[in-house]
Amino acid sequence: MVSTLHSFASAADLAGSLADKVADTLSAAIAARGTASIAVSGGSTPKVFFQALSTRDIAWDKVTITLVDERFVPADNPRSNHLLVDANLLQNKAKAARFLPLYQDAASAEEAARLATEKTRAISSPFDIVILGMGGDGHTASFFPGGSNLAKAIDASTPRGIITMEAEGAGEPRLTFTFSSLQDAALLVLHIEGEGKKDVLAKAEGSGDEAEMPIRAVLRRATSPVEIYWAP
Ligand SMILES: O=C(O)[C@H](O)[C@@H](O)[C@H](O)[C@H](O)COP(=O)(O)O
Repeated sequence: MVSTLHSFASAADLAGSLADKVADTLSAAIAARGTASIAVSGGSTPKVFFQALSTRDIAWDKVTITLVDERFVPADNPRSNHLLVDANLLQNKAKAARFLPLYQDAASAEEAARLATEKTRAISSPFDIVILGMGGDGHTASFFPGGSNLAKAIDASTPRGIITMEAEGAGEPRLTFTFSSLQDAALLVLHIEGEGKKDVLAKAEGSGDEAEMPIRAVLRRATSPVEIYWAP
């Protein structure tokens, strides 16, 4: 699929521009359907963008926010992506949005994935917006190289929903939406920052297996164009 690189002079400039694009896209979805949905990534990159988006004046009470992936930890754990979203996005005007967590208080990650799939089914598909990040190893969402369920996660025929992932670089067991759940978002964004991530992207855009750099599944096979937002 086609990807477009949007480069910015600073992280702050990127955050403002992406927040405007996301707010406009959410508002258009609300105008068309009465509701809107967005799945965001965790990690360290999105914090400034979340803070900018939280101030945008849109009908947040019509918006459902969820996560692209989550560590199998409760929301009071410092590693939780829910905690990151709660502290930086579900603030200011965006406090009015509905948030659907992936973490479930279940006996196993597998049971949590089953429950999360059930609970997020209420979100109409495709997502209006998906914001992906990328790790230095070329993972996105929790599609990690060598991941326990990687082949299933990036197989386009795997049903929409949430599956578990365990991998050396992942820390705790992960809960992740599948590629099929994310790849046809109306607005599909890859948000990366730093020269190092730009080098990783260049390698991912080259030849090589998707299993080696799973972001390649998105860059090569996503139905939606990939809007890459980058700042130094
Ligand atoms: O749970 C997570 O960590 C994210 O969903 C993950 O896919 C993230 O986007 C990348 O690991 C990049 O993380 P950084 O932004 O911290 O580099």
